[in-house]
Amino acid sequence: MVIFKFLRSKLSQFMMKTNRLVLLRHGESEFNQLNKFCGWHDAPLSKGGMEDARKIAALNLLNANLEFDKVYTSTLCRAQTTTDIILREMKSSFVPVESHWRLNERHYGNLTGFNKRQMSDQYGEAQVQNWRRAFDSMPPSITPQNPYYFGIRNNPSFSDVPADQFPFAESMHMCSDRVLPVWDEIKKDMLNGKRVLVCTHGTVVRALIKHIEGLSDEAISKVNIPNCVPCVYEFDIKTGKLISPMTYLGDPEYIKAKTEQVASIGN
Ligand SMILES: O=C(O)[C@H](O)COP(=O)(O)O
Repeated sequence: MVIFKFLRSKLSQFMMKTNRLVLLRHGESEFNQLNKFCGWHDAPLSKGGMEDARKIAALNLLNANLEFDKVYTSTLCRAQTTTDIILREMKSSFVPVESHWRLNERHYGNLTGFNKRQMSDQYGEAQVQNWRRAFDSMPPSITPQNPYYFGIRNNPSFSDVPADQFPFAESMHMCSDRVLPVWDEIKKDMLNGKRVLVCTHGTVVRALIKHIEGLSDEAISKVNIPNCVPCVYEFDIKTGKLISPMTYLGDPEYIKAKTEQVASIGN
């Protein structure tokens, strides 16, 4: 079965003129559920997040007849567990998975661990939405007094991060810049005919969308990515150009409701 899938994938790589790329935000994490800023804190998936990885992400990928030759993910467990669940559901656990710290969520600095509603009661909605969505907005840097400071500094999953690049806070701009070297690898694989899934985080998916579509800083501030909804792009293999706009896989009503939930500050 595995050999058959391998040969079929090699044959289709050889014949293909266009290739699709799938971007995905991980399932709901325990911090998403509690409406807390998460960033580089390594929060696991909630029970609902695990279920959504099966019943929303994997199911929609299977219904669209998508298969993968390679998965890129981050070094955070919420993205890695989502990847594992999806590949298992798709009977594709043999697919190679490459994890990279550059695909980690944007570091939310000293907002990490705080409830988004409580922060907006304290600082005002406009400030919190500015921290969340303005391209160059920097949250305050994390300090050792933050309860998550040492857990983040000492997380062995970040051992590949060069000491001088380990962030204390990131704007979306900084996050986008550090994602781009991995985007070059992803794009190369995809234009060589590999069917790639990128299972990562809200800000990283937005950074990739901004880059792929050439969106302005203003336009990307209005883009919100629901958990576990696959975003599909199609590229011309010869020119490397995008040939169709991004499409979401899944029920449009569900996607609309979840997108609005992500955009709002929540309860
Ligand atoms: O790190 C987080 O808190 C979330 O993954 C992204 O949160 P945001 O939608 O507030 O940017």
